[in-house]
Amino acid sequence: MHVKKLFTLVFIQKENEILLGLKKRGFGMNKWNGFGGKVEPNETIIDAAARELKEECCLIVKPGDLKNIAHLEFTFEGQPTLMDVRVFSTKIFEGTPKETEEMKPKWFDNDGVPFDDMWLDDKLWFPYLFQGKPFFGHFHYEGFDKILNYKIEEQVSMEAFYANRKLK
Ligand SMILES: Nc1nc2c([nH]c(=O)n2[C@H]2C[C@H](O)[C@@H](COP(=O)(O)OP(=O)(O)OP(=O)(O)O)O2)c(=O)[nH]1
Repeated sequence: MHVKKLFTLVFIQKENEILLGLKKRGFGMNKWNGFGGKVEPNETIIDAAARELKEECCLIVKPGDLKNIAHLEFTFEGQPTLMDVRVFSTKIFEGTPKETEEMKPKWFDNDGVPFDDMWLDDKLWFPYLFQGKPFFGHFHYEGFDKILNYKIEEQVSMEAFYANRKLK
């Protein structure tokens, strides 16, 4: 049995660009990533996503403008934790990205994403993100630098994915 922990991950996009942040501390330090973190007790997932985005790069989004585009799961060999990551994207935001204690934001062209300085799995699923295809991904790591096995499954919609999951 795994112990599930819930996280958010938000990608801010323009027509051909994506905003990433260089994580300055903690888990995933020195990697470029979207913005997100743990969901607090008594907080909805989507409110947590908007809160973390604001805390990490000072951009404001209306929770209703965040589109759930993926569900990621991460497990680690020999560890009981299952990281359950709800992924959102939007092109609608207010403000200018600002560096914070946690993240240094930067816009990248879609064809210039720095995969060598990101989590290993990201290069496997960013094509779905860029093509706007909803998906589920599970990645089983040994340590943080080796993927032992994984699956990525395109979904008809995330609503259908969660409805189907509840039935199981
Ligand atoms: N792109 C990508 N993101 C990942 C992977 N694994 C993983 O945890 N993440 C994301 C999910 C979360 O947004 C973030 C981890 O959350 P965090 O530890 O920064 O959470 P937090 O801000 O609440 O933590 P804290 O430092 O405040 O305690 O990293 C991965 O393999 N690829």
